[in-house]
Amino acid sequence: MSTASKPDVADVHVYDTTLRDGAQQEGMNLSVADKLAIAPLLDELGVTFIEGGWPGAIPKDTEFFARAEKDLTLANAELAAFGSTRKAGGRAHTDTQVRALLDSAAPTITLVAKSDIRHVERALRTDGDENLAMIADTVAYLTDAGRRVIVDAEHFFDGYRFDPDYALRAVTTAFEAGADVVALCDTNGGMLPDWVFDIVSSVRERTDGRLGIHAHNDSGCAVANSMAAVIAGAHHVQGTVNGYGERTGNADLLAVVANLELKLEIPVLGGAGLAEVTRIAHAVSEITNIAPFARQPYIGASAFAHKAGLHASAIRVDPDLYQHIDPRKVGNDMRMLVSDMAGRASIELKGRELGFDLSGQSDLLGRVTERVKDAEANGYTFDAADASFELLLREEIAGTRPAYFRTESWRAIVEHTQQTGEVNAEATVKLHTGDVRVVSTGEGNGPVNALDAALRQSLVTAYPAIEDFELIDYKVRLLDSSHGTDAVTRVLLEMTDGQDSWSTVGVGPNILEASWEALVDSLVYGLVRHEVVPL
Ligand SMILES: CC(=O)SCCNC(=O)CCNC(=O)[C@H](O)C(C)(C)COP(=O)(O)OP(=O)(O)OC[C@H]1O[C@@H](n2cnc3c(N)ncnc32)[C@H](O)[C@@H]1OP(=O)(O)O
Ligand SMILES: CC(=O)C(=O)O
Repeated sequence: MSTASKPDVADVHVYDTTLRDGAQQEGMNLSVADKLAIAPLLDELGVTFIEGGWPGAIPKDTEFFARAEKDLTLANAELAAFGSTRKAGGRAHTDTQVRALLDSAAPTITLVAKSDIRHVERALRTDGDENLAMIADTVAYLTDAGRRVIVDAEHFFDGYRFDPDYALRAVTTAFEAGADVVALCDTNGGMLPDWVFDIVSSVRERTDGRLGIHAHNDSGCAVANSMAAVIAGAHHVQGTVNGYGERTGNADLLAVVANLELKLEIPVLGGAGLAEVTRIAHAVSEITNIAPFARQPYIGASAFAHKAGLHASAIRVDPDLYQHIDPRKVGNDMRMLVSDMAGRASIELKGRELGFDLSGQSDLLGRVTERVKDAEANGYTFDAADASFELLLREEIAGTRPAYFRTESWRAIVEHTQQTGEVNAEATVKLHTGDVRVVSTGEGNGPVNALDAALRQSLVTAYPAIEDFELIDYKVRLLDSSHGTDAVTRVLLEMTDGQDSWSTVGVGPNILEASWEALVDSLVYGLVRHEVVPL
């Protein structure tokens, strides 16, 4: 396989199947409203086709197309309805499922068709000729009705490896009947890039029709296989946002389009384009309610996050030395992570990211680096707790921490009522804001919850900004389980003021002490961020 040269492609369709094949992912359940919210985002990104679902088979998809016809205006993309070729032994014009595809009013209809003779004989339980007749009849009927037809040749690669002649006949039959595109599918997702390249190249020699690629990720190669197919001459790539899909998912369409545009210099997106791809991917994650994958190529939160000190020292000279692209091209950001792997360059760049110019302050940089390494050796983790790092940095710069309050003492107790199984916790906090001594009690369904309530209550009169702060995430980890109850406990908290969020870390011999430290850092950092002056 040669990847060195740019393929001779005048244009490549970008076919999004998030709403159909993506929705086949375990745990995903898209409502009609979800689909109607995702489609405009895909259109804004500038894909060529949006496959909306299978009308006639899935009631929600039938409704989606009915509502899309009335309510959805697309500027860039064309809507595609998915379905299968007619039933064996029937006729397309009397097949109720084919009728539902026409009724969907979608301008493009994508038909899944068998191209692996083993599937024809064992799954369809018919013969090779009848399957070809099903393809020809259904494609011709729908093209005669004025629809653009795309054929998804299911199990094409497996079928071609078993019986190339039959697999090819399925493809040529579809083109002869009027199909605009035949997408070669790696349905079981087990192909490797070389195999895809060789097979697409062979098919390319036998037909002038537009070939496409539809790859699943079972061998971890879906994006690579899609690229290999384009390089071999496919002009149509299918995939899903964030790689959603059945089993291990489909080709991540966002990585595919970024590779096409940025590596092969083939412009494929018609709308807002790559600069908006990170925002749009995250907006889709919000709707699917599936947390974004931090290590997702191009758009993940960690895609341009640098942890190693050696990387940072070179990045300080030129970010391109440790990045394959400028993250701004895909709407993402470079981030520095501070940890025990940091060197002075990492601290300087992290400082710059947080708004502090530390260049030339080598003593300070050295001190902060040492403190970070010591703290991490004792269980702290700053790459997940930017706010705790910023407080440490401010302390080294100013020589002291912002003194919003002085803690005198705190305690928490838990009561478990045997009869009802109820757990109630109560905490008391004694502290000083300026010259005022405050004693507050808080209740909660657990001791940390109660401590949080008591701490806020004791501070809110002096610092009303705290009213808007809310704890949104809480994670606990025992760091050395071999020590049993002496284990060091690490707590990570995430707090928000409704607009931004920040994370802090606390470490202690037990969950309460670790939580207290993280809670205090969270509130102090929030006050610093809101530029509240200590009393
Ligand atoms: C590779 C893919 O991911 S393709 C997309 C797959 N997506 C889905 O299956 C989701 C939607 N599916 C459904 O709602 C249902 O399976 C339906 C409505 C399509 C069919 O339901 P049923 O009629 O109950 O059939 P069932 O699901 O048990 O079996 C599928 C039928 O389609 C036939 N079939 C499978 N592929 C094709 C094809 N390419 N062309 C024509 N018929 C096909 C099978 O032979 C089987 O026929 P049979 O009922 O005569 O045995
Ligand atoms: C059509 C399809 O989804 C597949 O073959 O995987």
